[in-house]
Amino acid sequence: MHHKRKAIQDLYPDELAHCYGCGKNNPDGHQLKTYLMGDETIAHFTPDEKFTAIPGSVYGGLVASLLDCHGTGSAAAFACLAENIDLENVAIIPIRCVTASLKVDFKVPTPMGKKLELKGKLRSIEGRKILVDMTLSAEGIVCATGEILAIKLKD
Ligand SMILES: CCCCCCCCCCCCCC(=O)SCCNC(=O)CCNC(=O)[C@H](O)C(C)(C)COP(=O)(O)OP(=O)(O)OC[C@H]1O[C@@H](n2cnc3c(N)ncnc32)[C@H](O)[C@@H]1OP(=O)(O)O
Repeated sequence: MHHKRKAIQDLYPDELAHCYGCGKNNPDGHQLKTYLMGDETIAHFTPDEKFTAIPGSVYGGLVASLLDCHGTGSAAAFACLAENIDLENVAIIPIRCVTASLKVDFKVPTPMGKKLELKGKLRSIEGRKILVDMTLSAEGIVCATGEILAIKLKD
C-alpha cells in the first residue's frame, strides 16, 4: 500500500509540525497524513463520537479541518511535483503552503465511526497560488467537497 512512503506532513520540519489538524508533534491533534499517489493525494481518518454533530453524524468543523490540512499537504506535494522535487528522496519538504481560502460544500451527512477517505487533485498553480479540489467520502459516498487556495510561503 501507499504507507511505504512517507506522509507529506511527516516531511514538515519539527518546529512546524504542531498543527492541530496534521502536526506529527501534536499528541492531542488529528495527525492527518496525506500521501501522494501518482497525480492525486489521499488521506484517511476515522472520527469518534466526540466529533458528533447530531447523533450518528460528524460535525462540519471536523470535516473542514480535515479538508484544510489535506489541502495544504496536497498543495505542497503538487508544488513539489511541478518543480521536479522527488518526495521519496527528501527528509524535509522544501515548500510550505498555508491556507488563504477554503470552501466546503456539505453534500450529505458524514457518518460517525466510518473510515473517511480524502482525495485531492490539482486544479492549477499560478505563481504562489495553488488550487486543489478535494472530496471527503465514506464507504464510497462523497459527503463533502472542498476547494482550497493555498499560498506558497516565501522563505
Ligand atoms: C502558519 C505559518 C507556518 C507555515 C508552516 C507550513 C507547514 C504547516 C502545515 C500546517 C498547515 C495548516 C494550514 C493552515 O490552516 S494555516 C492557518 C490558516 N491560514 C492562515 O492563518 C493564513 C493567514 N493568511 C496569511 O498569512 C496571508 O494572507 C497569506 C500568506 C495567505 C497570503 O499573504 P502574502 O502576503 O504572502 O500574499 P498575497 O496577499 O500577496 O497573496 C498572494 C496571492 O494570493 C491571493 N489571495 C490571498 N488570499 C486570498 C483569498 N483569501 N482569496 C483569494 N485570493 C487570495 C492574492 O490576491 C495574491 O494573488 P495575486 O495578486 O498574486 O494574483
